[in-house]
Amino acid sequence: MADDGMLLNFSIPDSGILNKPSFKGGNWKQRQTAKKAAAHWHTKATERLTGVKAPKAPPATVSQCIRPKRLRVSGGDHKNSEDDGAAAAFRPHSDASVVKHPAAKQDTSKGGKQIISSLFSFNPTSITQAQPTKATEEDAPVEPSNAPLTSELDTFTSLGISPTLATHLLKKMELKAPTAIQKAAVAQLIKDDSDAFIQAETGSGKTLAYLLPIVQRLMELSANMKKRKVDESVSRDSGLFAIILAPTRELSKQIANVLDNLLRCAHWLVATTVIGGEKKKSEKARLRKGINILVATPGRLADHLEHTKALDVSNVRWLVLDEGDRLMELGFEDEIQKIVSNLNLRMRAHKDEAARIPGLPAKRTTVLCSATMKLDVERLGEISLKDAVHIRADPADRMEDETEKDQGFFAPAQLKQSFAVVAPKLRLVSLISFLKRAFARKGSVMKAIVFISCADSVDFHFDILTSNLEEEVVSKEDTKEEKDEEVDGKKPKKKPVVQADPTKIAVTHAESPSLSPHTHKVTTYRLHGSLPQSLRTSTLAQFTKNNEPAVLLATDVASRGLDLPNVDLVVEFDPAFAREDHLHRIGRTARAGRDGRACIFLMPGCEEGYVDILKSDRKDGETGIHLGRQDADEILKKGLVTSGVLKDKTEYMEKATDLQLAVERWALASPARLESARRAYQSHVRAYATHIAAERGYFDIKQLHLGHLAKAFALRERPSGMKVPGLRTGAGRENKRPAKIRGAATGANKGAVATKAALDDTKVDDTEDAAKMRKAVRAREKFMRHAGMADEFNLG
Ligand SMILES: Nc1ncnc2c1ncn2[C@@H]1O[C@H](COP(=O)(O)OP(=O)(O)OP(=O)(O)O)[C@@H](O)[C@H]1O
Repeated sequence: MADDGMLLNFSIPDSGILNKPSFKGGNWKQRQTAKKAAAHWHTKATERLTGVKAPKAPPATVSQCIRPKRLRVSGGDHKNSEDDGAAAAFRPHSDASVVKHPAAKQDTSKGGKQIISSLFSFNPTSITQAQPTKATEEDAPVEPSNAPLTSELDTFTSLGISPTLATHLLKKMELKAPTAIQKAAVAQLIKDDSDAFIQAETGSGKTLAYLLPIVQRLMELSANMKKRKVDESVSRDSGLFAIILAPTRELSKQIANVLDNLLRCAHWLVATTVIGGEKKKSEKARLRKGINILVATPGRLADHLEHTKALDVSNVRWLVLDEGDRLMELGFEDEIQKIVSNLNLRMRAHKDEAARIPGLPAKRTTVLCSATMKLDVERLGEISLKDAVHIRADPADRMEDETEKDQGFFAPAQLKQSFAVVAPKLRLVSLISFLKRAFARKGSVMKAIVFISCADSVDFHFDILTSNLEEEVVSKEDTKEEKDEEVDGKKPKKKPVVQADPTKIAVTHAESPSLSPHTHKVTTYRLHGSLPQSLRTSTLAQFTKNNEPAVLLATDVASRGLDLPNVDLVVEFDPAFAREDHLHRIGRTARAGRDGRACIFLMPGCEEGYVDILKSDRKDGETGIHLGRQDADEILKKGLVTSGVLKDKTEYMEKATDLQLAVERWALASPARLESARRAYQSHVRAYATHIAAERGYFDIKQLHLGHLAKAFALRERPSGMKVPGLRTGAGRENKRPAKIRGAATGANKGAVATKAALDDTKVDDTEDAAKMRKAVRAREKFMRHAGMADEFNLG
């Protein structure tokens, strides 16, 4: 971010950067002519440098130039000073109210102009009509699609799980019955050594679907050894039998936790993780002590296979590739290829030795888990699987053709989805209102996740939500009062100190005054890939442990596989870059048969077409049953008019405007805050350009109203004044990528070019070659996008 951040701050002083020469010698007339010529040259040169045309006549005030009706804002107050300002400002769809703010002086010197426009004027109107939702549709009970099975016949023991393990599942892990995917996978993997491809929706219990058969088989192995008295039983020295690969450290840790819980009933089996983030020396020491099951990230495992002699993989009989599509997207193909070849080689070399463990299968079973069955997963299958059995929750589900393959991933049936149509200017106030409303009653929503496209934007929204915006306003007014009091000879009261800088990165959670009602407090958390690993881990742990209402602002780092308990609501404040990511995000709620709600914010216009994607989320094709719609006005009324009764029609507009002004004042309070808002805005715009080509029709950057959007980042400048440079993938991230990705990151610039080329591709002739080129550019762009995003994930 550093490079672009500097560009953002780049400003030309009013006086210009070119020194005017002094003129000596010649007669008066000659000196005047020379001065005029130099002045002309100076103006032109400054225009070229700044890109701003010099005004012909002395400039009128901004207000004179733009609109007759305006609201004058002074200091922390926003009282109108001309005509019926308040009414004009809050009048819906009236002329824009534009003023020159006193603070604009300071900023104009930096090359930008400050504009305070009304929130409710010139907003784009929705292109679709709100359909009234029938109460019956809303309340109609829906059979959960990922819940544990309810038939008495469907028990863990009926699948071949031993009574010891089944009792442990029931008594210690409170799991009574298997889910549909567990039923299918456990039955298959216990009886058969064929490779398998497990595909099931989010929150359906895939982790236990592959862990249970492995633990069961190892417990059987141990029992067999005891019976035959070959050895006492399986112990940590007996060998490494299973490896589970996951794309990120967070996921690996989560899998390791579930495994640890399972192994409490088979304490002689030992599991560990090698996922990086700690010294390799300590990982080596653990491997040397001996282990039976290993959870690893591919990079770290490949490294140990090469350099750690103590890691003997000749007995590995189960290899699981979890989140297969993500493993491929993050570019782990080479590592996985290496790992598979290494396992094959060592297994063949030590075939006879393995015979000393009776009951150890002759061949290795490889299990690939993925939500989708796309081309890259097929490729992973080619690398790792042989004659694999396809395991799905519902055996009746068949994927007939290519098109269906892409569509074979659905949201849980019980998940209630809605969309909010919100104009760009209203986005920030609408988000705050939406969350305020969600947390208004204790217990209605305990935990929510808000997905935001990039790390900078997460930081900015975290600061806004954890600031006391009301205090911000009060303290400014108080400063004035304090001065008055001093003049009267009275001692000023002690006022609360307002923090004027963005929150330190080490702070990842804080109370949210603007979301907390009087009855209880709401805590806001943040999570993104630019946070150090230890902080990410502790933040997730704290969010998980918190039994009070809490909201997590996160990038897609929290979208895959994470199992955070009691998440009732997912808000996609920025839509996902691809449908799959959207399904993973909303899948953080409505897990294992529980209820859940998800809402996506869309802007009026082409984004509304995304509703078609939301409709395709349902497997049964019963579109629209749970697809509620809300408009910004409704969100603001419900969230901001807490009495529930509107005094007049514009009351909510007044409150929204107050809120917006408070947020803008917050940003103006310090250069660091303003910088953070600008950075967030800039990264957001860049991230917007990285939607996959197939969905770019819905998220067309050319349709994005940059000026209106700036308001949602508390900015009063026009974007042109901010000098937003060219698009770049992987926006908002510091250049702290792992070495493997750093190479690719050089290509992130190429990715930017690719993105730009792809955006401009409407200009390309529609010949076959042009089509091929576009395809190649998009494929590369996709890769680079993921490379740029790689630091969102902690790669081992
Ligand atoms: N048989 C079961 N009964 C009740 N709850 C279960 C059962 N199996 C798993 N769960 C719970 O369901 C939740 C989701 O499990 P898991 O994380 O394995 O889902 P997943 O299918 O891997 O989801 P994702 O695709 O999002 O990664 C976990 O909290 C887990 O404890």
